[in-house]
Amino acid sequence: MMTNKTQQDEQSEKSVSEDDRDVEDRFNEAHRGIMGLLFAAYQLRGRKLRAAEGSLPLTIIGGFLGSGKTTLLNHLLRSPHGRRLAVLVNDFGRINIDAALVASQTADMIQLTNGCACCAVSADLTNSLIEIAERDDPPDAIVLEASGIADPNGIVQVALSNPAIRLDGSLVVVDAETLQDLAASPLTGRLFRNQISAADLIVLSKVDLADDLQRSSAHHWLTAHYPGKRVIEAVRGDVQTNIVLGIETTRDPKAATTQSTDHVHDFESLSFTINAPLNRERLQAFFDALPTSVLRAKGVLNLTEAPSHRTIYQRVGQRWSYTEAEPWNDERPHSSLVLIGPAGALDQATLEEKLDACCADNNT
Ligand SMILES: Nc1nc2c(ncn2[C@@H]2O[C@H](COP(=O)(O)OP(=O)(O)OP(=O)(O)O)[C@@H](O)[C@H]2O)c(=O)[nH]1
Repeated sequence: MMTNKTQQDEQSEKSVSEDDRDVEDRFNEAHRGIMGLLFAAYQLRGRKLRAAEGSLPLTIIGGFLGSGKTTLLNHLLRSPHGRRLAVLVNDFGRINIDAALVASQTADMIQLTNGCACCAVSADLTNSLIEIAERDDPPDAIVLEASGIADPNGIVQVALSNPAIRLDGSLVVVDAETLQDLAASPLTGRLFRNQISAADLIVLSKVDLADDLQRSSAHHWLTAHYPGKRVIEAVRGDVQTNIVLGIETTRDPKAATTQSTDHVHDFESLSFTINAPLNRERLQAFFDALPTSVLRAKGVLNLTEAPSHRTIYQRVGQRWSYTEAEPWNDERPHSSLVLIGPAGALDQATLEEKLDACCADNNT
């Protein structure tokens, strides 16, 4: 005899499978944690770290995609703070530093006139940190901008396997405009909340864009979910340097490592390079037609309407902007665009075809 499933049956099936997933998640986390530490220990073998034990304070800047991490980092680099920082970023191309501050630049390092240096940390954070600790003249502090889909607990775990490093603290940048949507979405909610709980300090960004209601409900939500956590507001990353570099965490960072979860597989990032100049009107129609599930888009564009310089395109949620940037000078103009959305939601070939149709010389 066929029976209909009751709501209760469905709920209990669901909670069983969620429990299974939690167990699996925890197993994977533990496995990744152990493998990460073994790998770090292997890399450290025989290396001579010049920096003394615990002498390199590390500050982590975390926060969801597009929340304003790079903006805050740029503000920090431009502010006089008298410290020589080693800055580690995922997305080297977008570190947009005043030309006047740049002393020299190579493919993977920007040396600044104030003694700071920015390096790209791609796959191997352990090795980047070892290289810093091995320098003859180690920096005063390290600042790391996490990827927007990273869980900072995992980063802390890797960083602290290097004996020269101590965690000064981690801050999370939270976009006041998108907070409620990100917290409520089944795709982003868990990661978003993990990022906040991993942080010592919450920087509520873009308060200039949020209306009064969004702003007060953002504070209300943060206080209700993270009582006791310090929250400061920021406009374009204008947080005082002594706050960013003086978090002085009182939490036991090792205690947090068990909560780290890998969300990389929940999201997909597609990259495009287009050599022919793009027509701005057609491109805007392309952007308008993108699925609303696209969480982040950013690009350095070569537009027919502005052939001499780069145009930066930024999209976070439904808000977008074009900004004029540096001239192309000797570099051959081209466009690069990155779109980030839920895994499986975007199709590279279809989008490539649509982007080709945005080229000014394409009349199809
Ligand atoms: N109006 C306003 N815009 C901001 C503020 N902070 C950041 N933005 C803008 O938000 C967009 C994303 O900022 P980013 O600093 O690139 O964000 P991100 O967190 O580094 O982004 P990902 O690296 O892609 O995760 C850019 O267009 C910034 O100019 C702010 O306080 N006010």
